Amino acid sequence: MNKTLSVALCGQDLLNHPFLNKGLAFTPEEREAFELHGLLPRAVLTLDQQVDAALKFLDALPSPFARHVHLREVQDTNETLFYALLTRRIEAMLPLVYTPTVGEACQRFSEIWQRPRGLFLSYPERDSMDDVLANPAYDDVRIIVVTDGERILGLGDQGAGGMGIPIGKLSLYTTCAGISPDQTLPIVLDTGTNNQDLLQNPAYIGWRHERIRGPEYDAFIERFVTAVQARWPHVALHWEDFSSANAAPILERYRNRLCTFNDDIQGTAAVTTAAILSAKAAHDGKLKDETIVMLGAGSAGVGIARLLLQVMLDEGASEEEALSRFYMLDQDGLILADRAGLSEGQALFARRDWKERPTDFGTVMQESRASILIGVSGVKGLFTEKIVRDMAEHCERPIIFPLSNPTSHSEATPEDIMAWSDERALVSTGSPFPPLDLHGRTHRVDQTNNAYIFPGLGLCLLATGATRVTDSMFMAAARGLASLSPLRDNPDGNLLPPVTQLRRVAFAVAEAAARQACEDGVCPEFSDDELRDRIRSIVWTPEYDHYEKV
Ligand SMILES: NC(=O)C1=CN([C@@H]2O[C@H](COP(=O)(O)OP(=O)(O)OC[C@H]3O[C@@H](n4cnc5c(N)ncnc54)[C@H](O)[C@@H]3O)[C@@H](O)[C@H]2O)C=CC1
Ligand SMILES: CC(=O)C(=O)O
Ligand SMILES: [Mg+2]
Repeated sequence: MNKTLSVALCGQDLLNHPFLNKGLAFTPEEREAFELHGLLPRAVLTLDQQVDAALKFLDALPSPFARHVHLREVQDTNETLFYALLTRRIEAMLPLVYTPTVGEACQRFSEIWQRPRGLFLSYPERDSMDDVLANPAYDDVRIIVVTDGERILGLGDQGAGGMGIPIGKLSLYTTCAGISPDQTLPIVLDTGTNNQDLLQNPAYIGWRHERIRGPEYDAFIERFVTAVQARWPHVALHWEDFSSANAAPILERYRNRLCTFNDDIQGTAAVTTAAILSAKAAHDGKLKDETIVMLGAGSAGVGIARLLLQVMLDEGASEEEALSRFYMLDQDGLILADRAGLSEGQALFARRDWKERPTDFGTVMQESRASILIGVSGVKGLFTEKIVRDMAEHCERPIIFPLSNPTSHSEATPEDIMAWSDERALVSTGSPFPPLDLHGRTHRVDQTNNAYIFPGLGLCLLATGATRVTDSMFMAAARGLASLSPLRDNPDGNLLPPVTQLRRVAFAVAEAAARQACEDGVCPEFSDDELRDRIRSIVWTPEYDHYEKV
């Protein structure tokens, strides 16, 4: 037993409360005190026994999707059991609650929605937003993940079904960083959808309307942020899976107003930078000597490029030298400075020196002689055999990261990249892939996913009470993660620690980012010991408390 908790609910109300429910683990004394006799079968199980039974049931289910649906049922009925499962079997559970399966869950969210979890704030009901947030059930909320569902992984517009993503992200905050589930709140801003399949689906759970745009959309976002700030002045607000047209502008508008960050832009940048720093450190190289092709110029592409640019500047390169190392492409080819309609981030990386040459990916790869290739296009198969073979011809250890999610949208499989590069490439993907057989040895495929960053960053924000999230906190998080790279001690090691170590990773990221937050003056000054204590004191573990009647 963990500790004793005073509980006011009893009977069915207690069993229907996912954070308090223990199912068959209520003791005989608790069954007596809380009027549970007759509502539960007679057996009393331990949490361990419940975990074993749930694992057996999950194993027997026919598909990852079926397992996802069952896990969500467990989450909605008994959160302690859900997190015990995730914590003890993280490697098996992560692909079920997160990428890739969460992608299918979002696509089929209208089929699987059963119980309320989180908030659907829809545009037509915008006048009641304050009242909805005022519900006392949300008094303890410290961290919010919000999406409008327009760019869910590489799967495009999923409308209100995008809710699967905030739910999944927040379950990682709890599993990896120990943030108590009752301090988390997933939110969908339902501003309509342009997904015709959803609009024509009679069972669609969201607002059946094309997406609102322009001033109406901006005013809705403003209303949301104002309502959030009024309700929880110290909340950490995490933006997820917005379209590139909205993601960066929203971040710029609010980053100096409250404690907020965009995970696709900043979290992705930090994990990718960590993986690349690990590769460079192992070979005593400097990033400023590399040439980087970024395939995809949206939230993730621009975010990653900006942080890598900062690494080069920190290494002593001039801005001009550093920028000359980047080639950024989108679906229309290489981004050139004279192209109309560039975002601020794209304009920074746009090439001025690419005259009268084709701008397609193949030509850019050949002429740039890139040594680092990062895929954040959301499009399957763009890293072709020719692209990889050409790269491996001029580069001893090409760094090739197909980071698009879910698995089915990866720019290439690790197996193909290794075959085409004579097993010389340093490969890392966004979604999980099976291990490789390299030189007769099994080699784990690194998952360069922002899940290595945001849980620790959230822990840092809660522990320090930081009022803002600075770019240098993400750089510190990246360096903190890189310091755990297995490649430091073993030349055949991986770039990143395995997902089984995500809790250790979250603590390291939290400490590094928290130290930087102190340095940046966005939180009070704390000693290293104080920071460690504050971080550790937050952690919630999935164990049953003993209940006594209020
Ligand atoms: N591994 C990770 O942690 C993360 C992975 N991602 C993945 O990265 C992908 C992109 O995410 P965002 O940047 O947020 O999306 P976005 O929509 O902001 O940007 C996508 C970019 O890809 C470009 N693109 C589309 N088709 C292309 C083609 N055929 N060739 C070259 N470029 C093409 C688009 O023009 C756009 O610039 C998604 O699949 C997402 O799942 C995103 C965030 C984190
Ligand atoms: C991992 C993530 O945030 C994405 O694919 O959008
Ligand atoms: Mg995302």
